[in-house]
Amino acid sequence: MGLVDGLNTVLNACQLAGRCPLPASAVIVTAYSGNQLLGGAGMVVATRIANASSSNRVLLLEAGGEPSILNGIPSMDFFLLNQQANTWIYNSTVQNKSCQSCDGKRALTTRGKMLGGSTSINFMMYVRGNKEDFNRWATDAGDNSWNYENVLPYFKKSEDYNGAFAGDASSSQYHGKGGLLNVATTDYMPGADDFLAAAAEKGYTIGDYNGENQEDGWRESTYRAFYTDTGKPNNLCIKKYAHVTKINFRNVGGKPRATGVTYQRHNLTRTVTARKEVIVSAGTFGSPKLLQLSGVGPARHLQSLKIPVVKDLPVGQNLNDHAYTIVGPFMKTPSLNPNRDVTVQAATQFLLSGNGALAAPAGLAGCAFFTSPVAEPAYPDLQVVQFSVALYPELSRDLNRLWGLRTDILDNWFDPYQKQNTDARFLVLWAGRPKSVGTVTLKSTNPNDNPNIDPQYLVHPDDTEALLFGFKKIVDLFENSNALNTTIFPKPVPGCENLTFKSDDYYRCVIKNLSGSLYHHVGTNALGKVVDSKLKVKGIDGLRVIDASIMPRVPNGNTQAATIMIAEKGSDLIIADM
Ligand SMILES: Cc1cc2nc3c(=O)[nH]c(=O)nc-3n(C[C@H](O)[C@H](O)[C@H](O)COP(=O)(O)OP(=O)(O)OC[C@H]3O[C@@H](n4cnc5c(N)ncnc54)[C@H](O)[C@@H]3O)c2cc1C
Repeated sequence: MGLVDGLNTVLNACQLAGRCPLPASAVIVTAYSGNQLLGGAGMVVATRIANASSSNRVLLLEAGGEPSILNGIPSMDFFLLNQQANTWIYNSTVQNKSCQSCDGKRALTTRGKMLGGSTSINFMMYVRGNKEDFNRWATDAGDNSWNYENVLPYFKKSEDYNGAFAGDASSSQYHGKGGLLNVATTDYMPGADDFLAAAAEKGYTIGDYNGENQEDGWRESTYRAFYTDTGKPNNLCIKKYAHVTKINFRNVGGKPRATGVTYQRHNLTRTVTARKEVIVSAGTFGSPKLLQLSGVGPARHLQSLKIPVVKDLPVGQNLNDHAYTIVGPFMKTPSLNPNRDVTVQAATQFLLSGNGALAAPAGLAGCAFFTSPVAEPAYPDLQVVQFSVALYPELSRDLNRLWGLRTDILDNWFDPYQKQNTDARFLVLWAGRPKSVGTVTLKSTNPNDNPNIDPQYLVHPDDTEALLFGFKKIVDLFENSNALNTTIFPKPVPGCENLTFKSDDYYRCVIKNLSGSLYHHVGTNALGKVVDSKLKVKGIDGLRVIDASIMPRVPNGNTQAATIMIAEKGSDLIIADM
């Protein structure tokens, strides 16, 4: 176990479970009690409802604990993934068209298990998605309140924009000021300048796709932005280490109504009643799993596990995610080498000014969008991020932790450059509007079992073709621009050596081997299919889902901004009903 692993485990073990300031009975007898299963979205909803009126009583139940101080340091994201202490470590089912260089050909699909959910461990990129994504959501929901024009105020509501374009005349049209979430650029983006210069040479437009990267200092998870930094409302009770295992229902006038939940905490099983409604914000895997365990899901699947069916709904279907591939590496300076750049001086700079190498999510430097010929409708369907990370001796191990890529394959591929600490840039390219769709189903009725996650990455052939198009664009950008002027890594990817280097088939082979999850899972309780446009579970009273699982399709952008928007809109819907 490395130093960071060890420290994180100790810090997590040292947390006190904490007592709720309110006895549980107070939660259920007041005018409003929502049982909030909390995460990235849940923290937003809980604090918004609690702050709306002091007579509201909100109980949050979270399976994990609090983020440790290490989670607050942006550059630690790369090293803190997949730790038992505060992550749900999931593996997908075996994939046939992707992930061939992953352990067991399975995609690693980590989620955060702590207050703030995955926003406490993610890479902090703030990218909303294309306006057409939301216009299509409105069609899916059958309700124009979800179109871009109508969701933009909710993006702006939570935002305190201090990004690169804050001085622009049009900034206030698209960005919020004074919201709880600080959105800003970092001063540490190795190689961003020449990446953008090369893009300009090639005639790409350079501008604000909404504002990138967050925070000039510590991580701003939803836990920090909406709760600890803004006063902790005393009508919001948080129970950590509370693993919810079931939503309870009773029949009211022939219709099921959610009455509360059952949860396990410190080996005890407890039930709590919600006077008004139950709000599920357990994320794209946790929410469908809990609904299915409670009898809400595809009837045939539930019956196969002998779970009494409360409501037959396509819960767990429509899993969307961004499948990534790796383009490069291109051996070029500057880049981040943790062995060289994460120093005592860097730590001092971070502590004194909130800047420097520790303030930046590991090596992320520049982001771009492309439209491939298979995009339907024709607007950007590819996103790429420059990941400026050197080939340092432990890189294979760290990429294994990040994506489950096999260390033996990476060691072989990077040899001998990895031993020589060679500066390098990787480009992480993903299918931003994938056509492949997967599922989340129960493995068993045991709430402690992980669900079956089958993302079906790249099963639709257009997804590979879109990635191939982007792959060639990036190689051209690096090889044929004055600003970058660097050829792709000379060694073929192991497993693709028999194909003509840099041919289309060679690139398709790379995509099939070096691919997996970008951790942007959404869609398992889709708007219009499982929840209505007010986020109420169809055919059930007193039950809403408010998290990334309600997105009917993944936007062409990173998903936390859209999740927080959903949480802001969902909070208003609840408050309007109170
Ligand atoms: C490694 C990683 C990197 C990412 N990078 C970015 C990025 O750079 N930019 C970006 O925009 N997005 C990024 N994302 C995605 C983003 O973090 C998610 O879209 C967002 O956090 C989703 O929020 P959520 O509320 O739906 O779920 P989560 O944030 O996953 O929260 C779910 C919460 O529910 C809790 N929970 C689950 N089941 C139960 C249960 N039964 N009982 C009690 N509690 C339960 C979990 O412990 C967790 O706290 C990343 C995600 C990961 C994992």
